[in-house]
Amino acid sequence: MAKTPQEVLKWIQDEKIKIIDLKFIDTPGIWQHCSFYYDQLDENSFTEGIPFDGSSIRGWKAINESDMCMVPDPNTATIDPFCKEPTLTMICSIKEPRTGEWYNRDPRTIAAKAAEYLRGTGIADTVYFGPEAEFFLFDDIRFGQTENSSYYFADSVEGRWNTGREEEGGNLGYKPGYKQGYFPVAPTDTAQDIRTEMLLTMAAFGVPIEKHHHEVASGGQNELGIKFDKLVNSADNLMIYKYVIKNVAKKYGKTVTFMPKPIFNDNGSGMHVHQSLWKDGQPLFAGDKYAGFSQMGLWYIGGILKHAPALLAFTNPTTNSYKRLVPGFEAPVNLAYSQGNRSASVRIPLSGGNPKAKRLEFRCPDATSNPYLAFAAMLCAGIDGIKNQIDPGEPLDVDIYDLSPEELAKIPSTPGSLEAALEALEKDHEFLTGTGVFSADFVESWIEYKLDNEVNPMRLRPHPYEFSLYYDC
Ligand SMILES: Nc1ncnc2c1ncn2[C@@H]1O[C@H](COP(=O)(O)OP(=O)(O)OP(=O)(O)O)[C@@H](O)[C@H]1O
Ligand SMILES: N[C@@H](CCC(=O)O)C(=O)O
Ligand SMILES: [Mg+2]
Ligand SMILES: [Mg+2]
Repeated sequence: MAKTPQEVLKWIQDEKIKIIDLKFIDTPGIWQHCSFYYDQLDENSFTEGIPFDGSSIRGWKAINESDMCMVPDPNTATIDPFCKEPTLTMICSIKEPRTGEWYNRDPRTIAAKAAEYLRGTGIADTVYFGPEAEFFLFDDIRFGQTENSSYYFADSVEGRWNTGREEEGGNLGYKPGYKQGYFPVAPTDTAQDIRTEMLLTMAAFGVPIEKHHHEVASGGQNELGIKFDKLVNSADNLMIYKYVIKNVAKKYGKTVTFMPKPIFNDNGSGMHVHQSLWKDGQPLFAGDKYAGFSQMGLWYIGGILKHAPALLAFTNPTTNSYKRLVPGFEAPVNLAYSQGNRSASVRIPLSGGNPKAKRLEFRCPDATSNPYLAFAAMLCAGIDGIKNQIDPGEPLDVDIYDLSPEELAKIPSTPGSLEAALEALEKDHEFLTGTGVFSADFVESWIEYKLDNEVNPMRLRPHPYEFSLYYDC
């Protein structure tokens, strides 16, 4: 609900709230926070912000120019349910104190600029995003580094069958079998109460909720459904989603991961993103073309597919992301679109004849992405498609298993690694930087950060599987 700074300050006074927790997102996508005694916040805080040291935030400033200001968004004010002492929390964007400008590497600022850019084009005034982030709920996770190797074990709440780890005490046998069902009822589903608590906590946090269910993987994979929202709001909601899920799980003695492929040979976790454009309250993607889509909607898809290899550097930004994007696990590998084919990276879901539900679903993204950057980048790609009338080609409505190798080879694939996606971004970023939404400095710093901190360190480390392959060679 929209709130003014005065309303928030009155709320703090009326409820005698002593602690204000301000949260903001770093470049890779983790919420950072700082708590203030209530008298540190006044009306100025909502315009000028509160100073902090930006040099320790990943991907931001050098030590010699470290001062930044966090500016709370009063519309996000709510009570943090995970604090013992009643604590009012708000989500912040970041300003440069010297110039008073919004910081060009702040992901929430980039997201706001993308929504503004859309309005400026005159194409539409609103974009809606509906992300579906899947996750694994484990009893236990152990990872670490020995002298010669790195290792991990993950145990699901549903038992240990899929991890191969011997456990004392056996099990009761209620476990979803491998590829044998999606959401069986309890006692096979053991996470009903946890998911319900997660969903209701999210609602109390102000996130519009829809549903929760078990997901396809046999090892404790789950999904909660939140309702679509405007660009920045939807990214805020997604951050609350992850915060609530992790903290409720911890309360139950469980642990959660959003990494896209924690378990070899089972379904990974995606974050499909549903999206639609609107103008003057009217949906712009409903029409009389393929699957009841409009020409504008098809061009938007054309933009997403054309820029997908580069786009994935933001929507699938980790080395683990590319272990999910392989055939056989409902994750997309084909850069194509379709009404029903889940191996296509863009799906047009059935909307029951309701034009307001007409949307596309981009199935590539995963929840290791920074949602502000991922949504902004997808919107820029879609707008580029509309502006340049990019034809998405023919839909992929055939079963790909019926295609000959020659036919299959004609369908472009998702990049095979983070390195390949970053290389694509290096070559194809005009659709981002040409809009003024992403600065060239930011795109460059993103590529450098990902190579230096993720791609190269991964390449240098011996992988556990190499021991099984090569130890006794
Ligand atoms: N017009 C719209 N624009 C954008 N998002 C929308 C629109 N209408 C519905 N949505 C959102 O789309 C998402 C649909 O999620 P849902 O889980 O039903 O999708 P699904 O792809 O069928 O599921 P799954 O991939 O798990 O099979 C929700 O977040 C919903 O609010
Ligand atoms: N888990 C699948 C998606 C399953 C589904 O369609 O819900 C993925 O990696 O995208
Ligand atoms: Mg799903
Ligand atoms: Mg989906």
